[in-house]
Amino acid sequence: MNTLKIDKLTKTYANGVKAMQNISLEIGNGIFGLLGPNGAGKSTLMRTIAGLQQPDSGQIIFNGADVVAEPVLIKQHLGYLPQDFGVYPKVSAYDLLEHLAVLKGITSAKERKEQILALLEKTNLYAHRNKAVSSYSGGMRQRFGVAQALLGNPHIIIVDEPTAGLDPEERNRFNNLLSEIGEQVIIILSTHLVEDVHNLCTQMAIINKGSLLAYGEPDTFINQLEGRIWSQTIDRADLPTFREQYQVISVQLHAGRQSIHVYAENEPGNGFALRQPDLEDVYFAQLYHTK
Ligand SMILES: Nc1ncnc2c1ncn2[C@@H]1O[C@H](COP(=O)(O)OP(=O)(O)OP(=O)(O)O)[C@@H](O)[C@H]1O
Repeated sequence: MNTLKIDKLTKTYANGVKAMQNISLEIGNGIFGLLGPNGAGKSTLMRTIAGLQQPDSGQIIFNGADVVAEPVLIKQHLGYLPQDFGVYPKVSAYDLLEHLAVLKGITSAKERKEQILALLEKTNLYAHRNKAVSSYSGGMRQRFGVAQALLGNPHIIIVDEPTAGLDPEERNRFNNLLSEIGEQVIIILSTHLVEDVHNLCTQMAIINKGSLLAYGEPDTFINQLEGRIWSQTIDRADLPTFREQYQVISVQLHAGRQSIHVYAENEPGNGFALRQPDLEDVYFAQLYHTK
């Protein structure tokens, strides 16, 4: 079992933005979901874990080793799939993996070949191994991203919004791949997609404005909202009035009309019906429900 212990991390950028404020988490094997709106601080946290930037204060202990003091101790065991993988050169997937494997320090040519072929198989790219990565579809590029992240058999894998821009079938395929890998290692998945977190993650955290709002099991959060989420469909013009009277946590379009979800510990009356909470309600309640 791998363990990652994050203790009281803080980071304020030179422009005054507080991107991490006292973040503490404990993460074990499995897929850990990191949810938060744009600018919440997800990428800052992940880059810090990956040893690509230093926090102002706080500790990161990976399998007992202090990786803020010595980032190399996590880099050896880390696979990273950044939000934007950057340039896709006109070289074949096989050759690019070979190049990256050398950079990762896999010195034996035989071992490189075995790993690369196994990873191409695993990510379903074997048949396309001799095609240029630049000619790949979005889904294939993301799976290539996973293949390169898995080089060197990492114990911790960080993936930053991996399914952005993928169609539903590609996203499904990608998620299945992550879920298969997640049994043996720590995967930290940053995403805007609440549904992906519900489908994939055993543990999750919600962060906003650099602060940790909640952290635990998705189903536990959902159970805590049982009996407290109410909904109804309203006319658009009435929304401001509802916002004044209730703790509106989300507004969604439903068949062209607006469906609102409100948080209330007692039955609000006025046409509201109790609804079975889902993880999206958890997310919005954490972000917008004033406790
Ligand atoms: N190098 C930097 N210098 C100054 N401010 C920064 C820097 N990097 C990020 N920020 C700011 O810090 C905050 C957190 O950014 P971060 O990229 O960590 O958020 P995020 O949750 O990953 O957002 P997104 O989902 O948009 O990638 C934002 O307000 C961002 O503008």
